[in-house]
Amino acid sequence: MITISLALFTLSVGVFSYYLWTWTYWKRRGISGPMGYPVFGSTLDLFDSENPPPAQLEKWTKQYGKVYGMTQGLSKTLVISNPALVQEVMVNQYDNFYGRNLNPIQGNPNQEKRVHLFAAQGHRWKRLRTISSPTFSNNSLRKLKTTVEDSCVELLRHMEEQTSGGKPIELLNFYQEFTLDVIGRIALGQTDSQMFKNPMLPYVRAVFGEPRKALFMSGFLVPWLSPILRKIMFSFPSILKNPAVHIIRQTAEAVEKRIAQRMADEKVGIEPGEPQDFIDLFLDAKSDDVDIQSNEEFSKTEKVTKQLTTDEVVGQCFVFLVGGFDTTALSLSFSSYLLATHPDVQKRLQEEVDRECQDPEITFDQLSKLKYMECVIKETLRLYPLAALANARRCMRATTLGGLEIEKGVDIVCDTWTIHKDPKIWGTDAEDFKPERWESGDDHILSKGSFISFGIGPRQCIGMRLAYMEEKLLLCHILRKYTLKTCKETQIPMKLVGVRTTQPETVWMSLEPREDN
Ligand code: HEM
Repeated sequence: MITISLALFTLSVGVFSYYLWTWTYWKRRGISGPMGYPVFGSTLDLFDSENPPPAQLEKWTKQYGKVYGMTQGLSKTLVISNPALVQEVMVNQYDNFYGRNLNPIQGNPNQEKRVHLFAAQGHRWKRLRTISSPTFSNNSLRKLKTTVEDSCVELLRHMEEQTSGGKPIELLNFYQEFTLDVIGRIALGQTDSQMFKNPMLPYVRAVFGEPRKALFMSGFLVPWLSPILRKIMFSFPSILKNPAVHIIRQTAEAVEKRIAQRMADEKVGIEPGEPQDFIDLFLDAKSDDVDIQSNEEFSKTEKVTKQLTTDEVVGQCFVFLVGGFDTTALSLSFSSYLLATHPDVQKRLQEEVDRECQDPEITFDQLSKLKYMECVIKETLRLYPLAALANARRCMRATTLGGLEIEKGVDIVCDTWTIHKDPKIWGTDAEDFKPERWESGDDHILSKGSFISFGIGPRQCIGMRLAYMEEKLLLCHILRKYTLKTCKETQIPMKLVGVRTTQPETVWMSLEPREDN
């Protein structure tokens, strides 16, 4: 008995010392930063939806400077807000920082069967990115435009109905209906619009809405428990409720249904037609191309075919659904708020839209003529880089960064908010909404690493051009018909909330029909 007690005591002291050793990691290296609490580090400060984590990082940057360290349980993070270092991590030293700073509860990216593009790393990522890239090419987007525009027209119909008699509407809600409709149709085989009756909506909303603190914190604090918790999550979803599990199941059903349909067609000799959506594109991505890669993570040289497994098809459709839903709806919401509170900008944008898009249907080529619209979207994303936390990497091979030694396993997080409002980069009016600052088309004179709303480097957002297309099309349709006006329900300034992405709590708006159109 005494021996067991002694062993347990020694083990506890050992474990606690290990946590303390990690907690003091940055201090021991002479790098300042928030200490938080022993064992927890700064974890508790970064899971508060009322104080979005990017805002907290920005506050710490003001306190500790442009490079500081923090811990979250057993994870060690360096926070940077110097564009040159961002460029170094995300581009120049990509080979040393090719992984993301995943929470262990998200699974092991080298072992998960359904690993997706956002989580994958090394040659698994390269293969998925190579296969997925054509899906977002100009050619492919040109084909998708008709579906996106159909959802725009459908949304306008709902807007007209629900604003009758001058009633204000909550725009974030409308935009989420829109982006889910688009992504459901282009990624998940949904055949017609499901707007305002889509059963998937509460689940995708919950993926970003609820912080699910305990689950995610456990990943930092007791990472070795994560594989067990994941097993429980997938095998008994009613015990550890995770909306992502429901979405993955629905996605898997859609993919399996399509595979069965295609096999049945093949049996009776029906020739495959044009791909209907991403599921078809991924299933068709069978090619004889074979990549031979060697990677230190996968000790031997491996032969990798370009064909995706069914699980991988499910993983990619899932990530496009989740990645494409929230981000674009938020960006549209922030743009609408800024347009309504800057009537001169809105007027100028309406003039451009009226000039360039006169026919009822807007063509793909017309979209590229909307230069001022592009400035408005970029400027919105500069002030509200809603997916700021995605700008992060994990060090996969020890290296140095700005003279600091970085060990394998250390995470690097960019403080996007500070960079995007740095007067040294943007001038003394950095806090102001001024789309004109993008007009000279000289983004390239900005120092590299200074505008990172979609990230930079090989892992830059793959959906960026789709997001631009969706936003341009929808804003065009709305602004031709309405002028966005604030109303008494509009929160000015917006209250920002959220843990994974940063969102306005509400965006109430009046849609005033345009008399001139
Ligand atoms: C305004 C809209 C969007 C914003 C602001 C945004 C932002 C971002 C950011 C910051 C990253 C990390 C980039 C990096 O690490 O360098 C990212 C990655 C990613 N985004 Fe987006 N995104 C948007 C729309 C979309 C859409 C529409 C999709 C898909 C349909 C999408 C899918 C992805 C994927 C799959 C990745 C991971 C790419 C990789 O690691 O190779 N995003 N996004």
